Amino acid sequence: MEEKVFNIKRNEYTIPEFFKEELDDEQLKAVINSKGRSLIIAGPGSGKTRVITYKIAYLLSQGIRPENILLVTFTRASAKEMIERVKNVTNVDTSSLTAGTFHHICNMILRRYAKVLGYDNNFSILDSEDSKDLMRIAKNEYKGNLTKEEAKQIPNEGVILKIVGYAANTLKSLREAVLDVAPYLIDVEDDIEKIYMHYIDLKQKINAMDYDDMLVNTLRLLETNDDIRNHIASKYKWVLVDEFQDTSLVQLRIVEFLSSVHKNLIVVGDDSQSIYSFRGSRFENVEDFQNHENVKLFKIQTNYRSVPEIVELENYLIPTHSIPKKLKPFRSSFNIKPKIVKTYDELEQADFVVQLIENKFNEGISPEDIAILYRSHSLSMTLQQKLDARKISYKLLSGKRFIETRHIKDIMAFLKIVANPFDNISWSRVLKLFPGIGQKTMTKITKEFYTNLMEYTTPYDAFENINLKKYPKLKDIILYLYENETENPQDLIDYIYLEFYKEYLELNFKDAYSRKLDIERLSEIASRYETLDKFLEELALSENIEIQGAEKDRKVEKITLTTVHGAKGLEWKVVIIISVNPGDFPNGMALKDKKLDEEERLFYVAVTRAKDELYIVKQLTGTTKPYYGNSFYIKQKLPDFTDKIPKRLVEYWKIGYTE
Ligand SMILES: Nc1ncnc2c1ncn2[C@@H]1O[C@H](COP(=O)(O)OP(=O)(O)OP(=O)(O)O)[C@@H](O)[C@H]1O
Repeated sequence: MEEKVFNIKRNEYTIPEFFKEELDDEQLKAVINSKGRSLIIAGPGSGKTRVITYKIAYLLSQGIRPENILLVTFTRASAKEMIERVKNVTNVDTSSLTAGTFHHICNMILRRYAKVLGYDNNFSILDSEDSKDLMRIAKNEYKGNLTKEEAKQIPNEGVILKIVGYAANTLKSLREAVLDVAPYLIDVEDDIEKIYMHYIDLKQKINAMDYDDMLVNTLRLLETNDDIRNHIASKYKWVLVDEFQDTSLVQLRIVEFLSSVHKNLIVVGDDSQSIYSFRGSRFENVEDFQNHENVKLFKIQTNYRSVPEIVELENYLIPTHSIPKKLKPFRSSFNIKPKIVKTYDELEQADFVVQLIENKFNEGISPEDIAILYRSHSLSMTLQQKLDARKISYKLLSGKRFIETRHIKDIMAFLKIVANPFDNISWSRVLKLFPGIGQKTMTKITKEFYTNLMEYTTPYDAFENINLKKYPKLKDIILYLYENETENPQDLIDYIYLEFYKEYLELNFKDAYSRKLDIERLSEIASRYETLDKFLEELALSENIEIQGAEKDRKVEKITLTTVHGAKGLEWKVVIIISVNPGDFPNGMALKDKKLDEEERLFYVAVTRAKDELYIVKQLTGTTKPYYGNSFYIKQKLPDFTDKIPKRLVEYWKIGYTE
């Protein structure tokens, strides 16, 4: 391949000529002039990925070495994609560049320095299901000390996790978090705090961190250890952050520390697309970042994604509290206006959408180019039934993560007790798979095992010395695993599956076949890792997009159904947004909590996913005009997003009723 960008050896630090062909003026300025503390505000479809890619290419062209660059992205897939693109553009080996999500970067730091914080470096990572299990244990043990009446007031583990996760990410006190997330629980705040303390204890006992701990602990490490912070930060001459609008306060502080020596912190994002406040993302990060002294601001506003008719409409939907921007369309017109479609009720809405999709298929549009977006999952149920009835295949983007499905978690639990014999949650999962073992026996076995562990040097010996005459299979399997713990993870999975789990699946699951395929897929993924620790670590930090379950019919082309949150960063030729009714979208609960801003941003994200055709579908009988027993009702007049759209920009369709 020709030497594309520059000649480092000859010390020629000029702007590569072809940059000017690949980037528009605003993009080029951002790429070349961003330094120090810089904020690049990128409108939807304006080429954020391209700007980051070329920024890195530019830095390399200026003699910066890949290992001195840190790139933080929202998903690992996008980190990989960007690094690959940089490599293609520059022809430079980018393997020493650090790139990944916040959790990956924190994991990398913590594996080296966890001891400083009182953990072993081989700590395990609790995924969200594990955290739930552990929080349930903490909650139930605490509830044991309460009266029946008191116990009734305690929320479930999911709610508690939501509150403490929010507190961790926003660096707020638990009290503030309760007030923000679930003010109705303020009377039991004290109990929540005690349960949380107990949860922290349980985690430490098993040497584990949950996802929030990884962030908070990294911050603590950097904040309280000057030497370590300086050592890490001196490596990163440039720190780049993508999707900055969805970072939390903890994350902002982490990248500020990581760039504290060389002070080059370039953040890219769109304040109008900040949609994760419920898990601690802080819209205000953009504003705070901008208010800092000597910050450089860049705007990139040409939209390469959508036809001019859609871009024009987007300009009217820019959320109220946004940095001022005006999107300019790049593409030429098809002369098709976006549609606002009024239907009578949910059933007629579903009929309309199915008909529309069939028409699009007839026009030759591929299913992969069509998406249906909605504010929350429940709004898609009727439509799913209709699609099933018409045999239209669809994929749901926001389902359970592959690694959180029951069968995958079962297999992983075996591996986790090999990697960390103190992992109580995984022990309970494993033991309960064996016939005849209930809560009592399980506690007895683990208790004995832990006592033995004090006495014997290896987990193998500790397990060997438990009396398990009644459960010979269990004994064989666990002993085999401890004996072969250094084998590669694939061999261990295959062993567990063939010796035990295959039969378990056949006996217990109607859909054993597709679950078996998933386990084969897990085994295939495991073959890429040499050690068990590395495999477990990578899997806990992986995202849904990277690991798809092994569906039988993966080859069938499908339309996409997703919540707007799941559609972040994606695009389709035809986008249909359903149930844009006051109370549904914008969501009534969010409005009650005075979160109209975020609803506006969500709607903006939804609309800006469309490349060629956009349909905004509403019902006469939405949530606020209850139908079929839907009882949610708010007295105030709720805002209707379609009111913001000038009539001349859209075509109105009325389906199935007359006013
Ligand atoms: N200078 C350019 N010339 C031509 N096409 C471009 C240019 N910059 C970006 N594009 C194209 O525009 C499209 C949108 O870019 P990208 O997906 O990076 O958008 P984005 O800024 O991440 O959008 P969003 O925030 O809405 O998800 C891509 O197909 C990209 O190749």
